[in-house]
Amino acid sequence: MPDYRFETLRVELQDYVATVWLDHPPVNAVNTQLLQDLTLALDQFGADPDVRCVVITGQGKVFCAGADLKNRGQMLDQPGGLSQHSRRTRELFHAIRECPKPVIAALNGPALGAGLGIAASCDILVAAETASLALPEVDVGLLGGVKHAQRLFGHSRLRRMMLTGMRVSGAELYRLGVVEACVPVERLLDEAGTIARQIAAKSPVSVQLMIQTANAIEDMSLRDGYRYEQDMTAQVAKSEDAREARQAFLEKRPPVFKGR
Ligand SMILES: C/C=C/C(=O)SCCNC(=O)CCNC(=O)[C@H](O)C(C)(C)COP(=O)(O)OP(=O)(O)OC[C@H]1O[C@@H](n2cnc3c(N)ncnc32)[C@H](O)[C@@H]1OP(=O)(O)O
Repeated sequence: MPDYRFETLRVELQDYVATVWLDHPPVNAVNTQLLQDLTLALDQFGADPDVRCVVITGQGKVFCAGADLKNRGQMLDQPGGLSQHSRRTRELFHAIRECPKPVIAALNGPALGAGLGIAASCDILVAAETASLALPEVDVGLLGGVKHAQRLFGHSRLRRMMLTGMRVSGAELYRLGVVEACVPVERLLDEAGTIARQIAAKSPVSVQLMIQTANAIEDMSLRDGYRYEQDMTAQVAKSEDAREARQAFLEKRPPVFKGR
């Protein structure tokens, strides 16, 4: 099992749930190290049978302040610096989305710009009352986060956020259906942990193929989507977990899933 030690993250693993704190003080801004650490952590969680669900949250009062504005000049001065940084950012978003274990964003505070990108790449979002989402790129002469935000917001709200940098509060995110829950900050990890443990108790094979299917069919036609889903149904039906679930049902006992 990997020891999960990172310069910009803290990781705790308990009951098949890996909780990751973005830990880059003071505001968890996204620099190269954080991009590399989080991408590697997700790759490792994906391969670790002791991890069945991942929760990402922020250390301190901010989930993630987005691009590290303090070292941006230095990065832009290096030849190819911006394209390398953009590629690493895409790789991180991809690693979250393609992680075979479901990833829950537990938004403890503002998630801005690239921080919104991290949140929107996750499978499930829960928010503290102190949370907010925004695209402040227009305040700092940048552009980004639009593709991610399209997954969360309707046309007019998104355009307003993009063009004004408007911050959407945790309560409003709940009202809009962007997050699953909005709770006092001290209850945030309990809320996320409850969902994570519910997922961890299910068949890992079924859960993994379920999110793989949901991701794969997102951009497919109805016909291709049904076909893909039915191919996956055939695959999951052959798993040991499916056999165990059938047996447990007949024996009127809870199933013991092995993830095979
Ligand atoms: C392509 C992708 C683009 C993007 O991601 S664009 C998004 C860029 N991000 C931003 O524009 C966010 C700017 N920051 C803020 O709005 C606020 O800050 C926060 C809401 C995150 C936190 O507010 P508060 O709790 O009042 O803290 P504070 O006094 O404003 O900041 C504390 C320290 O954090 C540094 N900091 C804030 N944001 C960033 C950042 N994005 N990159 C690097 N450092 C940042 C500050 O400078 C300061 O530091 P010091 O104590 O040394 O003065």
